Amino acid sequence: MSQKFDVIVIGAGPGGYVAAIKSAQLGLKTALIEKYKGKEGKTALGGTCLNVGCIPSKALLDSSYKFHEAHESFKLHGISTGEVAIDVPTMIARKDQIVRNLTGGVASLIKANGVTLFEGHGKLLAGKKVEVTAADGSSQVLDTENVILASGSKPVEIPPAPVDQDVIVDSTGALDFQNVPGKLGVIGAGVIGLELGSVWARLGAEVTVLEAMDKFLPAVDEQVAKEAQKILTKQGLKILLGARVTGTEVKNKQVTVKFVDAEGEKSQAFDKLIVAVGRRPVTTDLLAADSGVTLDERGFIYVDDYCATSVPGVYAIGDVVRGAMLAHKASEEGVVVAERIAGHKAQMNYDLIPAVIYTHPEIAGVGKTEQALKAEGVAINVGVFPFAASGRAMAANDTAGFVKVIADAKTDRVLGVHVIGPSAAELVQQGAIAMEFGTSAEDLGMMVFAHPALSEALHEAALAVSGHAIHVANRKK
Ligand SMILES: NC(=O)c1ccc[n+]([C@@H]2O[C@H](COP(=O)([O-])OP(=O)(O)OC[C@H]3O[C@@H](n4cnc5c(N)ncnc54)[C@H](O)[C@@H]3O)[C@@H](O)[C@H]2O)c1
Repeated sequence: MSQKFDVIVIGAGPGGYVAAIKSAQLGLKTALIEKYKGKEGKTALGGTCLNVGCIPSKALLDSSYKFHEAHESFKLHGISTGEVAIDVPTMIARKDQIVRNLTGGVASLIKANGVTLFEGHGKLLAGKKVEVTAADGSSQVLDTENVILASGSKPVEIPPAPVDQDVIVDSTGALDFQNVPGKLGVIGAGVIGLELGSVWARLGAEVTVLEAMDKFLPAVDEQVAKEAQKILTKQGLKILLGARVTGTEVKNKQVTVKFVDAEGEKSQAFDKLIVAVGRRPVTTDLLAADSGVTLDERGFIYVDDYCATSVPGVYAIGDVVRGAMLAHKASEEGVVVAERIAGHKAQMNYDLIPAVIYTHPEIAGVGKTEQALKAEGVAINVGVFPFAASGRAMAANDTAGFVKVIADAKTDRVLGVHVIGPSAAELVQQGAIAMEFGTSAEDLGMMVFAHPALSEALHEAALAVSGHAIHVANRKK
């Protein structure tokens, strides 16, 4: 006899596992289906984010930054060391241990919340039935009232640079290099290209980033993107814009990359090449032909503003649907859908999803950029405060970048907070919290911020919106 659930979630990434936990907390009989096997060959929960994305990349970013600091900045503090060296396999093993701890933690949470885990491939059949096929090929069909599809995304592959996970790698392969490549090529100056390029550049690789577009980080506030390009270039990343890769040739563990830029055809040889040109939704063998769920023209599962698909009782969340491919967006969609299934009137605010690039300094933003607001014809006031004027940043020897607050010129309501600098992710979140409550720049300016703290830069940028910053000369209006 088939089992019957209230909710079945397909995919245990930050969208799916959160949706499953929330559903169970709301008293719904919940199942979670996952097929991914970790390095030890066992089912690993947490999806791309925990296994081969957000978390392992941050582990390597932190290790490589410590190496960089020991190498470059310790002497400034009067600290002398012997020769500083990096043991890459140890760094990778530490990263793997963090992944094991976190994926194991998710498994414990799933169990503690009474969610039934099915290990295998989930597929939506007609009539809201779900088929689970285990690794040994055996399958069963489960009955449910509701289904949440959370199958995630995978790296885009491009014909001129086929990934072999040896010389030409994707974002997963780039987390497992066993030594520092002498020359590293990166295709794509997006989030992944810049984060992974930074890791290996800090450890000594000569990194060249080939970006097809003429503009650097077009989705980021232009002033921030300009500063980021300047800082990252100074750090040694060679960023070639308007460079379209046309072919690659792998020979003797080296790859020659052919590309075209404004000057014509060129080629460059690398020891490793990372392909980071975006991600695409995973829907392979997810939907039976008669499931009733439809895809949009870009291959994402079609959903409405509340993540409902075209089939009543079937929802989809995270990277497999429209919107930013961000773990925190997926998780919140998971919570909202679980709440709606339980009969609550939940919704989420898609206008205030923070985005962060974990380079050093971090690049982060929430709300609208200056260029987007100008394009919409919205009159704005802008306040900027540089970390070079922050005592806390100076003490930490971390003064690159600034905080930027954008407010509506008529109402003073804050419409965007953009930061490049130390702890940008945390500072932008402070902006997001205030914006969620409809803050004005004046409101932020009237609050007391601890001194000395990096968040004073947010305070001062908010004051600068009306020309009243204290610790920097205000622009004449
Ligand atoms: N910190 C984070 O939040 C984080 C970290 C990693 C990934 N992600 C998400 O994962 C997704 C994928 O990241 P990503 O960096 O791969 O994609 P991306 O879309 O951020 O950047 C890809 C870049 O590759 C360029 N490109 C595409 N084809 C090219 C070609 N043939 N030659 C040269 N350049 C080319 C694009 O113009 C673009 O700038 C994104 O949606 C991102 O938001 C987020």
